[in-house]
Amino acid sequence: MRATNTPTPAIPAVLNDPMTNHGVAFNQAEREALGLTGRLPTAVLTLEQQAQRVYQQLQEQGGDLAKNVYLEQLHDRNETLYYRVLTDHLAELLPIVYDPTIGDAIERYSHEYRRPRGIFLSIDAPQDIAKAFGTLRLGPEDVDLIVCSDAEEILGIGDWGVGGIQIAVGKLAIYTAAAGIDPRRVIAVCLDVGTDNEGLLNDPLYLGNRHARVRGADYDAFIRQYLETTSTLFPHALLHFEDFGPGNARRILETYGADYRIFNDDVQGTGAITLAAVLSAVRVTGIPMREQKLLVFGAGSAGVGIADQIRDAMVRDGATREQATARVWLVDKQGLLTSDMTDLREFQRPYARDPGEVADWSSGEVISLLDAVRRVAPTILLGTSTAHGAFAQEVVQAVSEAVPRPIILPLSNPTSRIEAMPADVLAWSGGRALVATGLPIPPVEYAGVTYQIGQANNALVYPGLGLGTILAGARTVTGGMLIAAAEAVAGQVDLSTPGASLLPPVENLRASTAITAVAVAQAAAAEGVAARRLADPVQAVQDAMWQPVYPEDGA
Ligand SMILES: NC(=O)C1=CN([C@@H]2O[C@H](COP(=O)(O)OP(=O)(O)OC[C@H]3O[C@@H](n4cnc5c(N)ncnc54)[C@H](O)[C@@H]3O)[C@@H](O)[C@H]2O)C=CC1
Ligand SMILES: CC(=O)C(=O)O
Ligand SMILES: [Mg+2]
Repeated sequence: MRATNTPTPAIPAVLNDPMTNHGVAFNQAEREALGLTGRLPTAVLTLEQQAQRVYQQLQEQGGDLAKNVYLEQLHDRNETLYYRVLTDHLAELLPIVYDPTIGDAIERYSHEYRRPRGIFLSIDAPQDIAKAFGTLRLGPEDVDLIVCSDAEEILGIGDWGVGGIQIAVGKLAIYTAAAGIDPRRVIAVCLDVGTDNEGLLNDPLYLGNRHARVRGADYDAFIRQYLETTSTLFPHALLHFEDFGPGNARRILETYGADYRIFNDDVQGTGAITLAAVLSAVRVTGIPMREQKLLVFGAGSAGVGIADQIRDAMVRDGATREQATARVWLVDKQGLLTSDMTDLREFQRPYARDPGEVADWSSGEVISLLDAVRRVAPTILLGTSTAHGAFAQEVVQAVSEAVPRPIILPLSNPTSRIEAMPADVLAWSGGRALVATGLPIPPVEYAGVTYQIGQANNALVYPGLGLGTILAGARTVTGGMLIAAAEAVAGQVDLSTPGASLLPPVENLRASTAITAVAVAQAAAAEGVAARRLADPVQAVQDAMWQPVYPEDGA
């Protein structure tokens, strides 16, 4: 029964809206105007003082997941304060709000759940897509960016169903902290198509659709409807796709990439940041790009996305497309991929080897990573397999025996999936390997040299790519824009000291992102896809960056 006449000390609406809430930073006049008289402790603090308190409270949390949950609660309470703290401590907090802690938050989503953030679209109610976006009351000019995930392949931890909303939330937080994308103009979306994760299906607290993943025609129709609806409602929005499974990520991009402003981060963003690391490393090795030999271990969305961009870079350096393609080898669960295999994915086919060419390569049942390394002698060994420890000592030693300065990139996330730790790679290669990882890793000391480990995580490139695309009003994200982003990142690296990082430090992410955004906007104009030509792109990027400050009028 509903109680009547109960005095409900309801929280005033302005304190409940994270975009308008300034908490105890509301001054007396604002408190008066907003009907908050007597509803806040008497003192008025500055944003800096609030940020200091938050940072103190954060240090008191017991562990990284607790810090993530604490920060998400702040995110839901006061968005300006959240971004202030995140921006001020970006290098320290990136691993908390994003990779790798975000993986734990996603696994724990239904249990740690406090309140919803984003839009949840169910494959069982495709007719509600427009209605769900309608609840936001945003017009066609109001949205710059939508990040969606169907959560089939979250980082390297697999299918996490509805918890995948948090990867969209985390990616957006970095867009704002690094590129100043206005948090009022973005939407996180969960495409809840079910899950094949039986642990979730049998968890009474699971918050998503309690059935297996829907595939085939119904899935495809749902994606098509999502694209049609979002691009009709928000015609200027960049549609970012994150952590789809290998059967869908690439297929969606290829089917719709020419007609919609789609960006697949795992394919294109990862390709661009890894190309940036390789461009830096090539400056150290002295072996021209066109002569590199790339061995990919884990030929999924990320691995082949990277292979494509490195192949294209070889072509730009003078190789024919055929020559460049022949300098790439893919190893997956079946061993080295050969063209006679019946279970190849379409996007793997261009790189599958002729079985005659490799007939005597196998030392066992399949051509293993080690077999392939011994025969190919790759100059670049890339790990995007989710197979922890796969770059074992004998693999790293075999690469290092054949090549003076091998480029070794164990990129799988989170930490529990990484193919090798940089300290081991450096020790096993006698300090000769040029290493970057997908995760933040502290510097490694080896034989008197301090090695800074570059973070080849797409977070170092997608914020700038997104900002440049949005500012230019680019119709699509082109190959030229991806190359421009990679070159802009690589161009910021100083390799003059031994052990220097292959990528810019995360501490400089905001400045680095601005440089990338300028290059991308210019590339969009040069490629003929920009709706806007920016007279002064450097200033335009600075002007576009949202800052975490309270408006002076208190609005
Ligand atoms: N550093 C970065 O920015 C990024 C890193 N990644 C990481 O790359 C990894 C793969 O991600 P996606 O490509 O999106 O996944 P995916 O599922 O598309 O690809 C993974 C591939 O690895 C293969 N694989 C799995 N176990 C293997 C094993 N034991 N031996 C050989 N191959 C094996 C799978 O068959 C599949 O082809 C994940 O750990 C992810 O976190 C992904 C995107 C960005
Ligand atoms: C970084 C990222 O996008 C991934 O690991 O999937
Ligand atoms: Mg991803």
